[in-house]
Amino acid sequence: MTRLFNDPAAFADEALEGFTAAHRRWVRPVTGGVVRATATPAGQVAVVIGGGSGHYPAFSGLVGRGLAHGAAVGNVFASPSARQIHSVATAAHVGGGVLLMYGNYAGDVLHFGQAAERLAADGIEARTFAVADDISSAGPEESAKRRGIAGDLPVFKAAAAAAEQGLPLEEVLRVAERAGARTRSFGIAFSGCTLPGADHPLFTVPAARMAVGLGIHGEPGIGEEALPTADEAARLLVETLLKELPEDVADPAGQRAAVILNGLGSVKYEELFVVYRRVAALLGDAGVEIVDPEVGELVTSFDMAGISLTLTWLDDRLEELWRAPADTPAYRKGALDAAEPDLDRAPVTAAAQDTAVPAAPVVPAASDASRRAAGTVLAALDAVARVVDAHADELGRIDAVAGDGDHGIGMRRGSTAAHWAAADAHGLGAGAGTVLTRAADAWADKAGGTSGALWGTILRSLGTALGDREAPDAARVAEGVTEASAAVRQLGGAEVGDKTMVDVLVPFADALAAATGEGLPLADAWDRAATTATAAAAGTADLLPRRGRARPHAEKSLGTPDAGAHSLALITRAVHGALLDHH
Ligand SMILES: Nc1ncnc2c1ncn2[C@@H]1O[C@H](COP(=O)(O)OP(=O)(O)O)[C@@H](O)[C@H]1O
Ligand SMILES: O=C(COP(=O)(O)O)[C@@H](O)CO
Repeated sequence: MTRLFNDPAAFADEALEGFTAAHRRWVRPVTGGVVRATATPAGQVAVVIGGGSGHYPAFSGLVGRGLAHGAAVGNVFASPSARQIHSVATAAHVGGGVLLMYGNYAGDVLHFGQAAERLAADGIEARTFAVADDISSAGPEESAKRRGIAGDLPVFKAAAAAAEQGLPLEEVLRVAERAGARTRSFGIAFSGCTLPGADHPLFTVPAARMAVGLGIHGEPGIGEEALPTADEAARLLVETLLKELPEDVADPAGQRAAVILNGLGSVKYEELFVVYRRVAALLGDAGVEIVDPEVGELVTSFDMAGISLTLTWLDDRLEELWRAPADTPAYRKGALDAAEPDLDRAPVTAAAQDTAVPAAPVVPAASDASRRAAGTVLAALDAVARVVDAHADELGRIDAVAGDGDHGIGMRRGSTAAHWAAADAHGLGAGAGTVLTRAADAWADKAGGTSGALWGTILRSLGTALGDREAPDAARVAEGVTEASAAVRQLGGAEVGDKTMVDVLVPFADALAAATGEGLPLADAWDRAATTATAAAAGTADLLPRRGRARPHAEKSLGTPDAGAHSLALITRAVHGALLDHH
């Protein structure tokens, strides 16, 4: 149970505020997260990590000398937005380029990728690396789809130590790739976490049972077994990891490995030590030499009861980097010289601040017809925010079946911010296109997560199609929806049948184009397409997910529609109401 919070929606921000107040020696706050409070030599590659809140010490607790130069901090279990990441990276950059590092989750991949593009557009060289160490989340033949869990730490650390040695960006990236390829994790869980404000855990495990193959967002395990003794748990973890050695490790005997026994939140240190005692013995029996083991909480999931074991198979170079000193709020190792405070730099660079300022107080010129259409757009976005708010709990429940239960929270945050931004732009006399693009930026920025990136793209595509000049007719709106559908498929890589919102967006766009092609007025055409969308969303219950958070728990999701598909269908129906009212 998460007991101490004020407004659950403010939990992540308030936790970050307290964290920075408590750790000023190491970090200073910037828009979107934190950067080192200590000076970094000019020209050093900046390693910027990040992810959702709810995993402390990942990610803000790992910022400091020898480890990350900055961390972008998202909301609870949601990736930070591209704007947040861009802001933190801009503040952390000291001329050597930026390596963005995160766990391999759809939302993180989308937002960090977009942030890298924005950094490149600013003339800052940026590369990305997603840690994918959790062997339970996909088979070896699909290892690129694996999630990142406690293996984040050794991979971040290897890259950051290489950056600290003054290596150029491409070489730091190669170190990250090598460490990632040699890092594997596997975990077990006894209960899920309870998010701030929620009254029940994201999943439960029957008494005397354990979930095998945990995720760090309350994803249930991929299997269930009888509750083990500590020694049996150690054996399961070690034997499972020894069965999946990296390609270039033929035999564990004679190898050296960095070992992390990680507690997810409510398994305490002495329990971990009881397990570690056996882990160490079993690895020793297998001929593995353990190097600088870590036993403790390094990537958590609120009060989740679970543990995971991570092995990084070391070569001489990786061992040197693993042993290198580090000084961060949550992870310290070896000895470093006295730190120089970062006195030369403004608290937040001007460029970083720019990314965070609210929408500009001026809007591009628009025709009267487009401004009138903007009124309809605003009413539609109001309807979107209302329907999402009314269904937020239901969306969370659907998402919790096989995902992380945050779909309602993220959609509520995004749609509310979009409505406010649209109202601001409309008040300034913006045309329909600008109202939509401002709403798009606000949605992506405030929601983060997969759906934040995708809804930002949907609204941006529509805004571009509608523009600020013409009165958008039914055909133009249908074209905009078709372009939004193409953009979402391009960004997320999902196709029809993967059990995502694409299963609704594509038939909705097709039905709208067909109905407007027949000459139906917009509201009638939209009505017909919304009916198609509702049926398509219901149909996703029969599909097995092939993308996103739900994929490793495919069977569990059979019989339940996809959360993002369902929310999209609800939205299309609500927008129809607004179109009728503004007819
Ligand atoms: N690659 C993808 N392309 C399109 N939609 C996706 C993709 N991955 C996930 N989704 C959609 O995103 C929804 C989840 O959104 P959200 O709750 O923000 O996810 P997360 O918590 O995983 O970031 C899913 O229900 C699905 O509809
Ligand atoms: O949850 C996280 C990001 O993943 P999403 O795909 O946005 O849900 C984060 O906690 C892990 O970095």
